[in-house]
Amino acid sequence: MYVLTVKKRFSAAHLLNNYQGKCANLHGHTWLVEINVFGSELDDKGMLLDFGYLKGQLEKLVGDYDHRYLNELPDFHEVNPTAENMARIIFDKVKEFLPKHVSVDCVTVWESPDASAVYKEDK
Ligand SMILES: Nc1nc2c(c(=O)[nH]1)N=C([C@H](O)[C@H](O)COP(=O)(O)OP(=O)(O)OP(=O)(O)O)CN2
Ligand SMILES: [Zn+2]
Repeated sequence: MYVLTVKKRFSAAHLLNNYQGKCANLHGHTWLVEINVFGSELDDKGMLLDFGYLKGQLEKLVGDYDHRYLNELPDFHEVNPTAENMARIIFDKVKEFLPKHVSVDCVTVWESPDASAVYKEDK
């Protein structure tokens, strides 16, 4: 089994609804998104999947969030833009761009160097 990890940072603003505290006010973070994928078959180049492909796809995903006000984006119309919700939404999008021999293990979203949320599917 091989596990690949790629990461991408972006900046965006948000506020939390139904929240008592400072995060109910508009504020920003430099977010970090990490995706972990796995599989057992290597291609004739010795790769599970080219890092360039993975990074390119992740850049497209976070590009939709970069320098935006997250609450006004369709992904967060129904749910708060928390690290947990973002990790799950990105997990579902990653599944769509992976080839059949590669699976997504988890997505981690860091709101700051000290706080992150991981989304994994229940086994
Ligand atoms: N489980 C979660 N808790 C919180 C989330 C979240 O996404 N999931 N988000 C927030 C806010 O976005 C807030 O901006 C971050 O809160 P917090 O880390 O408490 O605040 P700071 O970044 O300012 O860090 P300090 O340690 O207070 O300096 C809140 N909770
Ligand atoms: Zn915040």
